[in-house]
Amino acid sequence: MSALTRDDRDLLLSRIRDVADYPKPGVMFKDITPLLADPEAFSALTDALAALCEKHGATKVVGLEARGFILAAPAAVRAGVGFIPVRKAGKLPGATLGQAYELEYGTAEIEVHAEDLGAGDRVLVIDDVLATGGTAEASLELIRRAGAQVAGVAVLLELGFLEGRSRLEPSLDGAPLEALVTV
Ligand SMILES: O=P(O)(O)OC[C@H]1O[C@H](OP(=O)(O)OP(=O)(O)O)[C@H](O)[C@@H]1O
Ligand SMILES: Nc1ncnc2[nH]cnc12
Repeated sequence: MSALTRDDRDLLLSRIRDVADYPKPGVMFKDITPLLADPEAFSALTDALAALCEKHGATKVVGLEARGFILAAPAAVRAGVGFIPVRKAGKLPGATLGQAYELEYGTAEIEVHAEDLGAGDRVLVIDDVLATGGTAEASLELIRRAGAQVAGVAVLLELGFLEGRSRLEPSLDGAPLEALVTV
């Protein structure tokens, strides 16, 4: 497991495709499917995320549905820690904690199984994109309400112009926000 080299970062960036006006006019959608289809890039990404788990002493990884699952699950396995899914409302069968939030292009609600997180857990949240920061902010609220500690947030791509970092700052409460690539 290792951090990203400059070449790795360039590789990741080159595998993220811009799709204009999706899912609505004015949005530049960042499509990670070309990256997922490239085993070299996906492996470098998984290594880098697993290294962040170790760096920040995470004992669990939370992945945010749906694209966050794809990145978080292999990183958790590689780091040797548990993977906890935070799902869109109505998908988890057990007793849940829920949190509503706003997206760049709509509103949503996420949930986690209450029994999956608790005191003693140190949680790294992993997602593909940080846009407005609403999803990550809601996930931090859930983690704290479950009684767990936030180790940090790690994203593949930060959309700097949407200023999600400043929105997230108060909820981070000193925990790190790690973006592998920022545009
Ligand atoms: O910083 P924010 O403004 O909250 O936006 C970022 C979130 O938006 C996307 O998820 P989306 O809800 O579109 O779901 P998906 O992963 O299921 O496609 C993305 O995967 C992040 O989770
Ligand atoms: N512009 C964007 N591209 C990809 N995922 C997103 N999630 C929120 N905004 C996004």
